[in-house]
Parts: sequence; structure tokens; C-alpha cells
Amino acid sequence: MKNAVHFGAGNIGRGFIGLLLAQAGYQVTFVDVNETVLQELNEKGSYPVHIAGGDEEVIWVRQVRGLNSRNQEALDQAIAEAEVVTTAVGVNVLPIIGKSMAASLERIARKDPSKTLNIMACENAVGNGDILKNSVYEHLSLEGQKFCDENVGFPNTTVDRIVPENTDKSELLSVLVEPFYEWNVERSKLVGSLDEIPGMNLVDNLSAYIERKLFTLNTGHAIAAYLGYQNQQPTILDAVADPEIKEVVLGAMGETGQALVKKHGFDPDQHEAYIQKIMGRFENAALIDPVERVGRDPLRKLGPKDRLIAPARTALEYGVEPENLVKGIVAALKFDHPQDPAAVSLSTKLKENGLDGVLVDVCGLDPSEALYDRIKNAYA
Ligand SMILES: NC(=O)c1ccc[n+]([C@@H]2O[C@H](COP(=O)([O-])OP(=O)(O)OC[C@H]3O[C@@H](n4cnc5c(N)ncnc54)[C@H](O)[C@@H]3O)[C@@H](O)[C@H]2O)c1
Ligand SMILES: O=P(O)(O)OC[C@@H](O)[C@@H](O)[C@H](O)[C@H](O)CO
Repeated sequence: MKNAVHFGAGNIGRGFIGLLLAQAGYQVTFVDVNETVLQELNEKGSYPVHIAGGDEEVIWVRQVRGLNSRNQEALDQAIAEAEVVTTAVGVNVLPIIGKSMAASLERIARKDPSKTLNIMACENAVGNGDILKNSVYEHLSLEGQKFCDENVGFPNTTVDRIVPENTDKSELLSVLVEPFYEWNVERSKLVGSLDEIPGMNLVDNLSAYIERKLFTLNTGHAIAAYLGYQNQQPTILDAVADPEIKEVVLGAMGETGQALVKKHGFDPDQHEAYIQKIMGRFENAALIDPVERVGRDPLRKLGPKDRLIAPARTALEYGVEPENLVKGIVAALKFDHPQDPAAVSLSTKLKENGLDGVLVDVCGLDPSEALYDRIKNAYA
């Protein structure tokens, strides 16, 4: 049997990547820090994935196990035996797992120097594979780096499937996922031979795919979440049922769409169909997705390369007025959910450094650029 190691036994790990790997015939080792989840994985060895919408289908993922990422020796062995490694831990966690991965790769470099391995970061971020690679290389010796240059691939990826938190307390590992999924992997950065994984597409122009996904789905999703939160709507479904919010969300996806069509040469009709399909996914009545999950970590989402600031800047660059994107950015700045540490930190920064401080330090904006004033005026 082929082995895969997947870091992060959370929503997307269990509900998408782990599922596809298992369906492709891999025995999946989930690496996590959540002892309750790890214990359940090891006791049960399987879990159900419920496909939401229409006739609910259940797919069982079997022959899985859990491993604590702090158990370096067991991790070294698991990675040494793996044909493929994937991650879905959150982009902020990549520097932490990068250190453990580096230690495992050093060992492989010494003991099995002809091994090749592809490590795919399945996080919502532009350049996710590059970020992971840098996090690993920081901890490698020169020999380790040389080995990885030749034998280890860190392709960038896009991962698309809406997977909310599990609310079924009787079945801890159960996941509810939407029927739609798309996983694209940058072909040119793969090394050695990688068996086909049905559901994973190898693509040549990954940066266009990531901008299309992150700056359409995730932009619209985030704006629905932040406006929904402002209006006390508990879920994305409730938020987009509000005609005013739906208009802003569609408007914002339209603004990024116009810019992306110009930038990447996408077909305008196909892109419009892509936007409409995404709105249909937000309106899936079988998915209960709290606005707090989708809006989580506003500091990351307000970053210069992420789903709000980057497309608004691109829109201006291509002569598109980002009116709705700016409304979304203002709502994001006001996301003060008390249980979200990044939202609390954002509120503190706004209090201590003012809006200007946040626009410069968090959003990476320059006071001389057009977007800066647009946000300030709308916020006021
Ligand atoms: N849920 C979705 O709809 C979705 C869709 C596409 C992409 N993503 C991306 O996938 C990633 C994970 O999202 P999620 O929704 O599954 O989050 P999640 O919180 O459900 O899962 C993250 C998992 O990582 C684990 N983790 C944290 N620190 C770790 C460490 N040091 N070592 C190993 N595991 C660790 C957590 O315990 C948790 O089980 C994010 O980058 C997200 O943007 C999510
Ligand atoms: O995971 P985040 O925090 O980057 O974004 C929240 C959601 O928008 C996201 O998880 C989507 O559900 C997912 O990207 C769909 O493919």
C-alpha cells in the first residue's frame, strides 16, 4: 500500500485532501497537535464524509491513523515511508511544521538520498508552496538544501471546497462538505514520478488559478462574512439571503472579475458563470457555515497579498473602481469577534495606532496610493 502524510486533520484535511488521497489508494497518516482528534483517529481508523445537498451521500475514509507532530521520531519514519506529503494547517502554521519537516528531510538526505518526494501546501494563500519551502529551507543544512533542491518538490496549489466545522458532537471526526471541489497543483515544480490522484489537476499557470480562486470565492466569502457579522447574521447562508449584502458580494466579485479578465485574459462569460456558480455555493442551504469561521483571522485576510487588499489594488490598476471591495475592507476592519485572537488584536491595533497605523502595518498600504484614501473615506 502507498503511504501519504497529511498535516492538519481539520475540516479540509479530513473533508477533502485526506479523502482524495484515501480514494487514490493511499494509507493516510494525519499529523496534528489536537490529541482528542488524534486519539479518535487511532481508535476508529475511519471517518465519514457527508456530501451536503440533494440526496446526502456518505463516503467512509478508512485505514487512517493519527500522529502527533511533536513526535519527531515517528514523523521522520512516516515521511520516510511516504510517497506524498500534504498540508492544511493554516498558512500561519507553516513555519512551525516547516521546522519538523526539515528535520525529517535531513534524515532522508542521509539515509535514502535517491528518494524523491512532493510536498503540497494546501493553504489559502498566494505562493503557499513557496512559503512552505522557505519555512523548511530556513532549518536545513547546506547538504539538506542540496538534497531538497534535487529531490523534493514544493508546488504551489489551489484548494477549493467549502468545509465548515463539524457540528455533530456524537461523531467527532465526521465532516460535512459541499459537493463541489477543485484542487490544482503546479506541474512544473513536481519532482520524480507522482501517481495520479483522481481529483487533483496538474496545471501550468498556477498563479492565474490562485488569483481566480482566492480573489473571487474567498473575496466574496470574506465580504459576506464581515457584512453578515455587522448585521448579526449567523451564517453565510443568512448573510447572502440579505439582498443588500448579496449585492455587495456580487459587486465585489464582479470588480475583481473585471480586473482578472484584463490581467489574465480569462473569457468574460466563463468568468461570470464562475461567479454565479460561487454565489450558488454560498446559497447551499445544506451547509451551515458560521460567519466567524469564514471571517476568521482578519489580520491575515487584510494583508497586502490576501483576498481584500490585493484585488482592490489590482482593480484600480486596471481602471476598475473597487467600490464594493472597499465596503468589504471596511467591514473587515470592524470584525471584532471576541473569540478570534486576530480580531481582538486588530481592534487593539485600531485603538492604539488608529486606522492609519493599521492601513500601513497590516494592509501594507502607502498613504500616497489611491486605495488608501478610498478606504479612509469609506471608513469615516
Ligand atoms: N475549510 C475550508 O473550507 C477550506 C477550504 C480550502 C482551503 N482551506 C485551507 O485549509 C487550511 C486548513 O483549514 P481548515 O478549515 O481545515 O482549518 P482547521 O482549523 O479545521 O484545521 C487545521 C488543523 O491543523 C491543525 N494544526 C494546528 N497546528 C498544527 C501543527 N503545528 N501541526 C499539525 N497540525 C496542526 C489543527 O489542530 C487543525 O486540526 C487553511 O489554510 C485554509 O485556508 C480551508
Ligand atoms: O480558510 P480561510 O480562513 O482562508 O478562508 C475562509 C473560507 O473562505 C475558506 O475556508 C473557504 O471555505 C474555502 O477556501 C473554500 O474553498
